[in-house]
Amino acid sequence: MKNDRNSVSNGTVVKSNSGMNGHHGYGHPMIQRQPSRQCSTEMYDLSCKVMLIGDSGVGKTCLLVRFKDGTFLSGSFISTVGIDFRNKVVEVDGAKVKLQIWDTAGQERFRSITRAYYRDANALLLLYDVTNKNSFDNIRAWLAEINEYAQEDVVIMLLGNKCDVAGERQLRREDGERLAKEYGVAFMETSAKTGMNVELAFMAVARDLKMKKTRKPNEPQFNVADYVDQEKSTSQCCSS
Ligand SMILES: Nc1nc2c(ncn2[C@@H]2O[C@H](COP(=O)(O)OP(=O)(O)OP(=O)(O)O)[C@@H](O)[C@H]2O)c(=O)[nH]1
Repeated sequence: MKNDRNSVSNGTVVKSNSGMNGHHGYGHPMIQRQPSRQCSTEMYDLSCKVMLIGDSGVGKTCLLVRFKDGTFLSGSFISTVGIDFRNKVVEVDGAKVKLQIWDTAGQERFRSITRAYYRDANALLLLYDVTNKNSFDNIRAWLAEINEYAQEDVVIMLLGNKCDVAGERQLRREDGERLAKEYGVAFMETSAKTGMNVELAFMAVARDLKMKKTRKPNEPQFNVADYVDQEKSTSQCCSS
């Protein structure tokens, strides 16, 4: 929920606290097999919870809106208050996967609220802003938080957002790649403004979940970092 501006809560425009403290009836949205369940008007086979985290202003809400609605939230920046979510059902190899995407407030004062949600997350998209070195320097602290509060097998993806802003870039793509390699997590640069790699980030998470659920014992494990490396776009927008 954004303070003082139309929020994106669950596809409706709200200005209330409806997104706070899990009052949407999604108490423990762990991975579940849910044949023939319905999400709004869409049926789905699997459900997973994806959290967007990172410093205030890195573009978490914009990334979510880009993925969900295919649009870019421009205009003055107003920080998210607390936590909010939206659902999107995507198809992976014929299976319908419901992504329940939680958009968290990056501001320090909301950390205790967002921390409480880590343990239920199946995937964490950790964002920094390529035009803001401070947001990149704080990634180690975010990873320490993840280590402390999230599930051991949580899928982590590091995203260097705002890669469309060539002139004000403070970080090269290699900086993100190096850090991601150090921590053994998937990495790509994204732009909520142009849509660059946004769909891929969420689809990689959906694929990982689906593979975990359907993998036979003798089949190799799906590696989300390798998958992202093969699939990601490194076109002009994201060159450093
Ligand atoms: N150029 C550019 N601007 C972006 C991009 N993503 C977000 N922005 C801008 O960055 C500002 C912050 O975006 P938000 O999505 O509200 O940031 P947030 O991470 O949700 O911030 P908090 O709610 O405070 O945690 C807004 O002015 C956006 O228009 C992007 O990919 N490119």
